[in-house]
Amino acid sequence: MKDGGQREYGPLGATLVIIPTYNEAENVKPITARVRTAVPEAHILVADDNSPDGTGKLADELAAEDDHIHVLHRKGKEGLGAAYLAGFRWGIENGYGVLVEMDADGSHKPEELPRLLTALKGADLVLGSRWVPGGRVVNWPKSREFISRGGSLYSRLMLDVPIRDVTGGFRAFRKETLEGLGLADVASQGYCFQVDLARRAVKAGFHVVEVPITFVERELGDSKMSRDILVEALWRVTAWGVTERTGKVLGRGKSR
Ligand SMILES: Nc1nc2c(ncn2[C@@H]2O[C@H](COP(=O)(O)OP(=O)(O)O[C@H]3O[C@H](CO)[C@@H](O)[C@H](O)[C@@H]3O)[C@@H](O)[C@H]2O)c(=O)[nH]1
Repeated sequence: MKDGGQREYGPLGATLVIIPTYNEAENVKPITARVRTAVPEAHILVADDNSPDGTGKLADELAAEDDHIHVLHRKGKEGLGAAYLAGFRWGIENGYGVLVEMDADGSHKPEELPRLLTALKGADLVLGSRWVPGGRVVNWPKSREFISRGGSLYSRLMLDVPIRDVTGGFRAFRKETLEGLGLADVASQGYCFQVDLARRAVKAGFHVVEVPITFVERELGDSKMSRDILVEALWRVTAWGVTERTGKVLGRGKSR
């Protein structure tokens, strides 16, 4: 749908909640259990990058006991973006109509999933948002809040996307929306993958809705945020902005 929400939306198809994991052994069981309780009809795909801590094996054990849980084993750590792209492909090939992005560490509350899915009945893409009225973060260090708010603001200004939380990773897509984003072209690997998909959705004219969420800092395991992820985000967002303004492609087309 590309007319700002003026048309009737088709019914939502079956839901797949994609959870990318890298070293989330302490989190994979509780998060899948919470998703199963919050949205019992949904299926879950754990997209694991061969985590050294055995997350993939634990996910296999959960899948063996529950036919709503699936595991995609990937050969090694290739970043959040690559894991989601593989998860989307798997979901679309297996007939799901709604594809959800969600972190493994409890930062995104599965109990808020029904609100995202309800909003998707009248939208092409729903973003869980920390930075719209009603949204908030709990226990996040000020430094992370500064980086996240700053990253969203910089992306919004550079790319002219009217989204408050453009880096967030709690999202629900209609299958048709993903199919309209040109995913074969996506090269972003780290968290800027989220910016990339949001800007593509806006540019393609999809109806994007932000729903307030409470983002809770993880209690177990470690964030994978790194200097490389920040540098990639800064570089790509800047390159996309320059391309939009001048038509010039920086870095021999690597910014895409
Ligand atoms: N398969 C796979 N999973 C990964 C990788 N890197 C991170 N993940 C998984 O992706 C999720 C998010 O990673 P975190 O490291 O927990 O992210 P965060 O620091 O809490 O960052 C949050 O804020 C970012 C900035 O707003 C968001 O962009 C991000 O999605 C997330 O919500 C977790 O489930 C983590 O295991 C990877 O290379 N491969």
